[in-house]
Amino acid sequence: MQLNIAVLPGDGIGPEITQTALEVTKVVANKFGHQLTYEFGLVGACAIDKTGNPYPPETHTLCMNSDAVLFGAIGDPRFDNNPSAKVRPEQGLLAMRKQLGLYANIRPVTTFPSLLHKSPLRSDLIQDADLMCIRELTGGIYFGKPQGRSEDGNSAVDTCTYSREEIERIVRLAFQYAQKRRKKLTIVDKANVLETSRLWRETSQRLEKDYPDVTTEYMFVDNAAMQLIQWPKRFDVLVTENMFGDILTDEASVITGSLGMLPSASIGIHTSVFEPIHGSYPQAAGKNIANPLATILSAALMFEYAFNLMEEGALIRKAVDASLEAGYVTEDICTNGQPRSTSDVGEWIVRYIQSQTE
Ligand SMILES: NC(=O)C1=CN([C@@H]2O[C@H](COP(=O)(O)OP(=O)(O)OC[C@H]3O[C@@H](n4cnc5c(N)ncnc54)[C@H](O)[C@@H]3O)[C@@H](O)[C@H]2O)C=CC1
Ligand SMILES: CC(C)CC(=O)C(=O)O
Ligand SMILES: [Mg+2]
Repeated sequence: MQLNIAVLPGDGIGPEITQTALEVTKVVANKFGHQLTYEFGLVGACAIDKTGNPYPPETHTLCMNSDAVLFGAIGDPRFDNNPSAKVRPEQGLLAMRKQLGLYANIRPVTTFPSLLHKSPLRSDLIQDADLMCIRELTGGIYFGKPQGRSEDGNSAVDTCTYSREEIERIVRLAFQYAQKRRKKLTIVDKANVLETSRLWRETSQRLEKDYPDVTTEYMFVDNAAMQLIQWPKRFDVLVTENMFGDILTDEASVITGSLGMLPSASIGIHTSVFEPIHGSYPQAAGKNIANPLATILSAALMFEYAFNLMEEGALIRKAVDASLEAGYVTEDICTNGQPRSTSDVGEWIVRYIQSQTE
């Protein structure tokens, strides 16, 4: 099969983790006889530095012409520490999501037996936790207008907007995921306070009748934040709006043991993007210490979701499991022995994949 991917490393640890995941992608493609072509594009602070635009038109064209996009992370302290900067790396990520129509961000949260001890949560509470967070990705407060400051600079406004169509699209997808899993859907909102959440609840309630095999529950986001770490096994599929999903999934990474472990698939209209859920972790940039597994597992999702190549995805997961069991891991998940570098973990996984016979 011909696999034509765009690689957008971005900023901070982005280049290190994407390069590592790309090496894994290459070895898997090679092993299964696929023709892999890839081309790099600019996004984020590095794109601002080179072009003045965090999501240049050339990058958009590259993504549109690819079958899938492998994305690292964006963000730079130069902008984080300068609230008055008008052009910001995050605008590049948001523009990419909007222009590619990536309305659904699928964030699976699972546990690994060899990492149970890395979570501050009790092992018996998290063992076998397996939930699928579905985050709406192109609406809500990250995109709503008006946004900005008053003339005197002393007040600011952000706007949360959702249409019935946007809600229906993502909630139907979540119902369909629930049908393929344990048939339980938790719809997270703040309908006791927010009008957008009440529209979410009203729209979702109407959809329930189309999915009678799914047990649906509604939960306020503050309660969900608590239950997620108190009793994660109660969740199967969880669907929510953009900002709630952003926050809850960073929290959910505590179940797995590190933010460096959670992958995601952003799917939608024009192409799909595979990206770790974490950011550019600037403190680790250039040090070759960041955990590459969230990005490598995102590459597994790319094989499965974008190319429907399930065996290829499964082999990557098997290799990741093996590296965890061997304790060949980066410092964020290392307890015994020597922490390994980003590239060493990637090379271990590449060798493991090469060593597997069909
Ligand atoms: N999708 C994206 O590109 C995202 C970009 N950002 C941007 O990233 C920059 C840094 O934001 P932060 O809030 O510090 O979030 P972050 O996700 O970059 O890092 C938070 C903490 O998580 C841990 N961590 C994250 N990734 C890791 C990895 N691969 N291996 C090991 N540990 C890891 C580190 O302890 C780190 O201090 C900002 O500019 C922010 O806007 C933040 C989130 C998502
Ligand atoms: C940097 C933000 C725009 C997004 C974010 O935190 C995320 O997608 O996880
Ligand atoms: Mg986030």
